[in-house]
Amino acid sequence: MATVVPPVTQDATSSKGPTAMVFMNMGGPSTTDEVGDFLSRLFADADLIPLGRLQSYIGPLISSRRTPKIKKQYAAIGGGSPIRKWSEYQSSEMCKLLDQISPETAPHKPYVAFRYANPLTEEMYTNLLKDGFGGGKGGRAVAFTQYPQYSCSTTGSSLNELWKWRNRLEGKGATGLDSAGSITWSVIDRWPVHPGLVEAFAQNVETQLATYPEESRKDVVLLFSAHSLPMSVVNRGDTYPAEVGATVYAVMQRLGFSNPYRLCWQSQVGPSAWLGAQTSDTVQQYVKKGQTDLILIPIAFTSDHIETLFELDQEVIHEAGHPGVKRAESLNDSRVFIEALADVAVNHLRSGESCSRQMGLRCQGCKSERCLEQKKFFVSQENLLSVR
Ligand SMILES: C=CC1=C(C)c2cc3[nH]c(cc4nc(cc5[nH]c(cc1n2)c(C)c5CCC(=O)O)C(CCC(=O)O)=C4C)c(C)c3C=C
Ligand code: FES
Ligand SMILES: [Fe+2]
Repeated sequence: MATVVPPVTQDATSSKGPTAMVFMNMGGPSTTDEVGDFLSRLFADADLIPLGRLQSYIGPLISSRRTPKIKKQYAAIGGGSPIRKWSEYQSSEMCKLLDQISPETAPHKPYVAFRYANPLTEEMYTNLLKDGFGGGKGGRAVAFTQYPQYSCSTTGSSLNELWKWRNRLEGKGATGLDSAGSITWSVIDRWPVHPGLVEAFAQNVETQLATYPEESRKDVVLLFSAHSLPMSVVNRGDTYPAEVGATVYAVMQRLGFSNPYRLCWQSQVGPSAWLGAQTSDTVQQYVKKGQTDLILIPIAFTSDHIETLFELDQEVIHEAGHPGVKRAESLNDSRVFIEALADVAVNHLRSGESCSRQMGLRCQGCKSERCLEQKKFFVSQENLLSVR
């Protein structure tokens, strides 16, 4: 007698999926033709560059003046930013892993939402609704920031944008449903010292260290470099400088403090005061002091972008004019990094938290209604935390 093998089906009662995993980042122009739009969105963002009531006049002026110079930089790194390619790769690889290690929330569907380039938050949200999330049917989505260290100018701005589109596409006025059946959001808002992230950075540093002769290897200076912040943002109480410092310290701990190191800050724009010391000055000053073995380590971004491929490789390292000045590879397709992303995600999915405790506390100098309302929304998805 033939035995009948039942088909393998997912037990609907044991799975809380599908789960949308939304990678949030700033994005970059994929081609030089997109540079103008990218910069005009960037200079229109009052969470990044507050220009007051004149934002809609001054923003376009600055961005159009800046476009030719920045176009040349993107042309010099191959004609566009690789951020989209890496974000799509990292998010889909992470979701494949999550399906294995978290079957209870499977299937996991990857989405990318950029703040200033395609795919924009609006496009991502529309796709979510098209794919059957929300729209009266509910469903769960996780906003996973790809900035490991939180800043109100980066992750905060992406969350403000997500909250805005959520209200437009799923708010009371949009659906008439008073948010019943809309998407339940939770947020991974920071992960600066996750052991997998630290391991991925440390391995790339070790790979670069191994290229120096053994006898002088311990004297190579490790120069961690992060995108700087205007001092006005630092003094408002932004948590980014402390969180970047925490990542650096954790990587050094993992390396057993094998080398001397410093943290410096790159890519400042415009005439206002920014957090220093600047990366370019730091390299010049050390080279002048005779310290010509230096490894630059981009520590606040998880893939290559114009600031590694152009500013560090083609400006800072090129101008140093010494073969001992090198750069650690960005995380890009590092398997250890993909596994770290999956681990950050699974810890979040199992925690039942809507966001970290830090999200409920605004910067001491924050006067933004947008920040207040956005935080109230994400915190309220759990009904446990309050916003101050
Ligand atoms: C963690 C990373 C970043 C922080 C913090 C950050 C803050 C910040 N940036 C500006 C202004 C500009 N940033 C620009 C480009 C840019 N910024 C980051 C990352 C952070 N910015 C990246 C990765 C990129 C490049 C994207 C790519 O395509 O590779 C630009 C545009 C380029 C230019 O005109 O020079 C501007 C402008 C401010 C004001 C700010 C903090 C308030
Ligand atoms: S600026 Fe930091 S919470 Fe508003
Ligand atoms: Fe920036």
